[in-house]
Amino acid sequence: MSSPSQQPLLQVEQASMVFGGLVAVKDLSLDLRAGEILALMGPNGAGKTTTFNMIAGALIPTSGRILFEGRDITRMKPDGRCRAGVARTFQITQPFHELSVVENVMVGSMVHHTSLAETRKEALTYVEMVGLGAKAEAPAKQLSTGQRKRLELARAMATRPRLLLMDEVTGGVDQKSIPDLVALVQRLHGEGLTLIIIEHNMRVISELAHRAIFMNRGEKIAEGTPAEIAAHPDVVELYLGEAAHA
Ligand SMILES: Nc1ncnc2c1ncn2[C@@H]1O[C@H](COP(=O)(O)OP(=O)(O)OP(=O)(O)O)[C@@H](O)[C@H]1O
Repeated sequence: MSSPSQQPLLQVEQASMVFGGLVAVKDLSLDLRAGEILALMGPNGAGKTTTFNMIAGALIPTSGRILFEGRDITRMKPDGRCRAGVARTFQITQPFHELSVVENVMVGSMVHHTSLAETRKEALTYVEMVGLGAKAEAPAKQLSTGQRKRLELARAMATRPRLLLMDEVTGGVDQKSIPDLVALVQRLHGEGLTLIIIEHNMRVISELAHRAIFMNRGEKIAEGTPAEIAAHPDVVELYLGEAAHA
């Protein structure tokens, strides 16, 4: 795992998101340094996806600020954030089923090209990067869950992000495919990517993340190394205990 720099890439300052009477995220602050991998953890409804939505621009926080490379992006639209270098993947993958794998990735690389041939050429490099080269011309609907997660990563990478928000890349994937996905994320990180991952698998978190934040009911209740988080009494009570009893 390469070391992160001290330079903050992302700063979330006292961000809150209120839906009607429900406080989904409350006064959340976090700093992310360039080169870091941060894990966001917490039980269902903790506010993890809402946090991603605020960072990626799908939601504008009710209060608080979001800075990317020191620039206030709190109210910037998702496409502006994408061009600025923020990309995301979704827990439930959403490919265009009838389009081929490479065509799906072209949707991402189009941001950077006017020529279709160039768009396709660059898209193919990301298809290869995620190990789907042999499936490049296959319709996305033919892919397995693990392959769809790879396609999702290729689509996001094609926008050339500096920050990738990755929602449960190992979720729903069979156990034996997880190590290869972890290795892929490590490779992308090795190429200079900064990541926030929503992840439940403690082993994956330990292998990937420099740091973890644990949320519950919209609030950050613990922050530290994966080992510190795994040993935190509130976390054990709320989460690991729950998983152990599942
Ligand atoms: N658009 C919305 N409108 C109303 N309530 C919402 C909306 N989005 C999320 N919520 C609520 O906000 C709270 C936090 O949800 P969020 O999806 O961020 O949690 P999460 O930690 O990602 O959970 P999960 O692990 O189940 O995905 C939940 O109570 C959820 O029902």
